Amino acid sequence: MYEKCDPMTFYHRVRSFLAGSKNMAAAGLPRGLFYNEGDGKGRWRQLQGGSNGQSCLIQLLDVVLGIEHNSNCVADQKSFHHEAREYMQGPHRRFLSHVAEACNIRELAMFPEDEVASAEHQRLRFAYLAAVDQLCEFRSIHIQIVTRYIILPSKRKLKDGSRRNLASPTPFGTENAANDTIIGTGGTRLISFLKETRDETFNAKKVDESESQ
Ligand code: HEM
Repeated sequence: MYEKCDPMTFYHRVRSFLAGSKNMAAAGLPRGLFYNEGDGKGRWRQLQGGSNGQSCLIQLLDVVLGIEHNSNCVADQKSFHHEAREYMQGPHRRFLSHVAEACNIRELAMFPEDEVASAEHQRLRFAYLAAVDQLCEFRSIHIQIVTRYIILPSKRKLKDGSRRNLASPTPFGTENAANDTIIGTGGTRLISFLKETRDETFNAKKVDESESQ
């Protein structure tokens, strides 16, 4: 990634092709895009842009490990991860629902039936915690990539003095905005969303009282 993909090239030349129409008021699309069906009929739609969050593979890891994600950009909207499933192929989406019903590794690993866990159970828990740690680590590295490929280039000018394209993540005229107002192509407040997603991953390692009863 770092060797072959220059952040300024990614940000200014590649990223605009990933832009969506959801939560894109800052880019001049307060209602999203109008899909014209002819004779003045049609409807406004707000759709996520491209994101690897729409990959069934990463969501599968969350589902298998019993990690729940509820974070999103706007209150009362579906969580990003649940909405992202609507952008997957039907069989992939159905596979995730099926695995969620069939598999409960977290419960098995974190809630021993006996007070004293067997050596076998301790090994299972250890392996489970290590897997969750790896997913946290993946998400921390991803935040570093996003900082390098979006946050930093969004603050630097091109040689012609411009800084904007359709996928520019801050409102026009506010290029120096705080990082937590920057919007991703998937429509999230990207840094706070990604940190929350990492925290939700970490939380799978904790058992609160309501769960242990
Ligand atoms: C230049 C490289 C990348 C950039 C700039 C980037 C940027 C982003 C952003 C901004 C989001 C938040 C959603 C939104 O768009 O609003 C996101 C989500 C996500 N990205 Fe990336 N990403 C990159 C590479 C990758 C790679 C290589 C992977 C996987 C191998 C990945 C996996 C994910 C996942 C799984 C999510 C959903 C949040 C989560 O579940 O942690 N991304 N990405």
